[in-house]
Amino acid sequence: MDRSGGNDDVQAELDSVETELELVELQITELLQKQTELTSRKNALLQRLEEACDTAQPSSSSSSASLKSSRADPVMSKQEMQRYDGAGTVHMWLHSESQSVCVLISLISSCLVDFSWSKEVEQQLKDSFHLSKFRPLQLRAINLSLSGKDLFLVMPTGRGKSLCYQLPAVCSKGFTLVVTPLVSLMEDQIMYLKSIDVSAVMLNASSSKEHAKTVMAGMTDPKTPFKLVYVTPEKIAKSKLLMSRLEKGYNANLLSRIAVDEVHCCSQWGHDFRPDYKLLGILKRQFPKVPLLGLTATATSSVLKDCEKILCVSQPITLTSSFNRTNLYYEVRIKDSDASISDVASLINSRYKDQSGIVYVFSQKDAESVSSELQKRDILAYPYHANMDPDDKSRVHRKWTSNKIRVVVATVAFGMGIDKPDVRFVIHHTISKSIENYYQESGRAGRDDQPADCIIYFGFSDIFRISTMVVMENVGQQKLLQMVDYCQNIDRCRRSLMAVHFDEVWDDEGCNQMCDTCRHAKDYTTVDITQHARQVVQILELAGSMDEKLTPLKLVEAWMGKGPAKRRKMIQTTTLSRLQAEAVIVRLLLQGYLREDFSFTPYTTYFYMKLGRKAPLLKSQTHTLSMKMRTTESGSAGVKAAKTKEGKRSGQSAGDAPVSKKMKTDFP
Ligand SMILES: Nc1ncnc2c1ncn2[C@@H]1O[C@H](COP(=O)(O)OP(=O)(O)OP(=O)(O)O)[C@@H](O)[C@H]1O
Repeated sequence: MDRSGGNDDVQAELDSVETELELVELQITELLQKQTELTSRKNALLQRLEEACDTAQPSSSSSSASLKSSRADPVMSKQEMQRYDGAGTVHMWLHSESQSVCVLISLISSCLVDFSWSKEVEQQLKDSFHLSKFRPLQLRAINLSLSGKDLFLVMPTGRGKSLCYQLPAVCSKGFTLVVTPLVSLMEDQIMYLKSIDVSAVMLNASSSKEHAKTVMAGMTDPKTPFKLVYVTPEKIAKSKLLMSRLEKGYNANLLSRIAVDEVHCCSQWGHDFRPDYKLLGILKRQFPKVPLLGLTATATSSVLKDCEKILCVSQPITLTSSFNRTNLYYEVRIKDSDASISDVASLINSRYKDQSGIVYVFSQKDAESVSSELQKRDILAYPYHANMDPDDKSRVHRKWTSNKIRVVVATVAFGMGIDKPDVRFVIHHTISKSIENYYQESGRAGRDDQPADCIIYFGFSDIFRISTMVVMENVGQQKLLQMVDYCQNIDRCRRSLMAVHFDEVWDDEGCNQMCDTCRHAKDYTTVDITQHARQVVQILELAGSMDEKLTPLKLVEAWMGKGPAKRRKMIQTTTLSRLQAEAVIVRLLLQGYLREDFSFTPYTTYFYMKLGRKAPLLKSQTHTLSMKMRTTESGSAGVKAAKTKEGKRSGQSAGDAPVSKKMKTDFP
């Protein structure tokens, strides 16, 4: 008997069984993923039903459609919470609703509490802040904070978070300590408070000794000469003198409140982690009786949980208003590196003629080159990035604020604290590195509640430029791929993709056709890309067998029939256009059929494409893969280059040139 031949057969069968088992395991993983998605959708729908039942009953909470609280509060029931909407809510209703709701209002007012401070709060709102009414959630947050509760407030950019600690500060004895990440933010706030006669001071690394001494003395003065003290987290971490003064102020009952602005900076899982924020737990440990208010525009529930631990607050109340800014129109355009500048320029010169806006770019070099390209096309555009002289930066900011400059071409250095109301467009020349970043940057548009556009140019090669930059960051890749998914996904409303990201229960109707996917739903068709995917996998398998690594650019080119003739003979080239081929590759990357592989040299980081863990699934003849694509004018399926009247494309891609480590990007 030929034993070795028999063993070979057994080995071959074992290999085949193992391959099949691997496929089954992958299918199980896919099904489990699907189960998780469906369960979360089911929970969202159940919550909507519950909310619908709640609103069918008399309720004292604000009826604003944009106000949703998706996080269950661990310590307070809904009814209890509504007590904090206070007298101001009734005031608001009386203004906005007709007489016919009077009966409802009297029902509501019976369960509202008039707090001992309510009159003063109303008075100060008008007299000091010159505002006529509260925006959604503001009064609730103010009442909760004045009741001594610890609070996290998640509210979209520009909706008025600052008032939620500034007004309580004015209505309380002593002073409020405000921790802010940037000196420029402090300066803006202090300038504003000065203009309305609210006394506020700041302490940071560049404060003079004299000034610091006066501020610290004021902290223990029973007549407290200021209502707000702004400090950087570094100051808390490094100045023992400050801590000792705060302690004295605390013992004299003068430290009335602690506000931590941009609270997401505490968490490494947030999009803007700052190491000094990690040390802020000392505040609650040393001053446990002082209510803390953490404010942010962008934090997922897991980031907030992390912040809770870092800041040593136990079970804070979380108030979340909807992330949804109804006046913003979201659009994604496919970027063609050659045509994109012309496209942006014609947009600004036509749709946004004489209007104010921001163009966000990837690097300092891009800020210079894009602004000079726009200037060549008669647009008053100036660059702004971290490497500029501080005086130049504030000149650009000032001129833009007073409409002497129409467009700022900026890196992310132009972000926090930008509070120009009439920004009509925020164009991203390059995608952001995460959805949180994008939300925050695009949120600079339309702060006056008037319509504004947020347009992002999505380029294949940009993915890999950013990828090599965030490779060192915790979850950097994961966040970038979520951003890429936001750009490529035309299955779902752009707002719903953001909502999922921010753990919000979302109803697609809420978009009101204010995104390109909802507006152009009929222009998309679902395409089977299984065969295309198999061709890509075949190319990578072949490259692997030849010990060759393929960058995304090389992969696209090989698939399109470029490269060595020998390889061309061994693979199936594609009939897809370049943009279609790129779209398929991005899809395969997002879905795990492909994965990224990095290689470091002293000067550059290279990004290569490898087979992902799902690639073996394509061996099965029953496995299929599809994606939604825009239909071309001819009606055939494909990615219609997001060509607009404003620009034409050449079908070229910038490729995946490695990113030099010296590239200055201003990414935090
Ligand atoms: N109740 C209100 N009525 C009208 N305007 C308001 C009200 N509350 C705040 N504002 C205005 O809204 C603008 C934005 O407020 P603020 O700077 O507090 O926003 P924010 O939520 O902190 O935004 P960001 O996250 O960008 O810092 C300010 O000009 C402020 O005066």
